[in-house]
Amino acid sequence: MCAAVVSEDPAKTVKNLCRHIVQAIETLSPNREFITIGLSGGSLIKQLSDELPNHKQKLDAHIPKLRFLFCDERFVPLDHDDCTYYGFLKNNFFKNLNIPPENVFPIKADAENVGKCAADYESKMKNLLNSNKGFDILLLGIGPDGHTCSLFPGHKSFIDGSNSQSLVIPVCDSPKPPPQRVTLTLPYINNSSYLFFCAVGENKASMLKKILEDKDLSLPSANVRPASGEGVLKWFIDQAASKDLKI
Ligand SMILES: O=C1O[C@H](COP(=O)(O)O)[C@@H](O)[C@H](O)[C@H]1O
Repeated sequence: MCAAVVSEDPAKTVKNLCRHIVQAIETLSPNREFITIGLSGGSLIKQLSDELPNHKQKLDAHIPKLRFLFCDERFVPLDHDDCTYYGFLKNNFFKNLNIPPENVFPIKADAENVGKCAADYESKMKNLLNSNKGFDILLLGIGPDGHTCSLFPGHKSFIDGSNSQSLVIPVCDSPKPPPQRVTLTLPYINNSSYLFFCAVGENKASMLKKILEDKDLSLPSANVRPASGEGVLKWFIDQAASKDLKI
């Protein structure tokens, strides 16, 4: 049995994901000065930007506590379409939710090189978190090859990064363009409290079978699981993406 919430279509899947995000925030909020949320790139951010503002009424009271960080970013000029933060989130997601800019911590790809960019982001995270503790809520996607964040199957970022003490590492030769990226490492991802994956569409179906049923550990996304017994891992998928599963 996999911990998957299957919804009829992509819109209902993202609605369910957003309900769980709000519930997690409501659970954490009473005892927290702030709540950290890690955002992925790719299709998930567009889906979240469309749906999360519909939950604003419940979210509004908690907005001042939310701190948004990033799971990965492409090392491209800030005005490039591939740049997750400046390309889309800044003018859509954060604007629609009225998130104060000082509560958003983008990976700024304006350092002299990708290694420096990763090191700068790690120190920014450590300053904010005051520890190596993972994020409270991590919102993850998967690629059709089973990658998550910028951790790719068989790639150095995944293999070396899995034994790394670093929280953030550079990727210099990503198999998916653009080649230079910055990503959280797998051990750091697994230190998070709520790990929510979202995957919709038939092109993710065979990969979901490999991850959730075959437990194919050559796939980075199949290695994501909370290190702490209290952590939560949930998959939000639609019927098309679940078509090869036995559930
Ligand atoms: O390149 C990336 O791809 C994955 C998956 O994106 P999708 O568009 O296939 O949903 C994403 O989770 C990751 O953050 C991003 O850098």
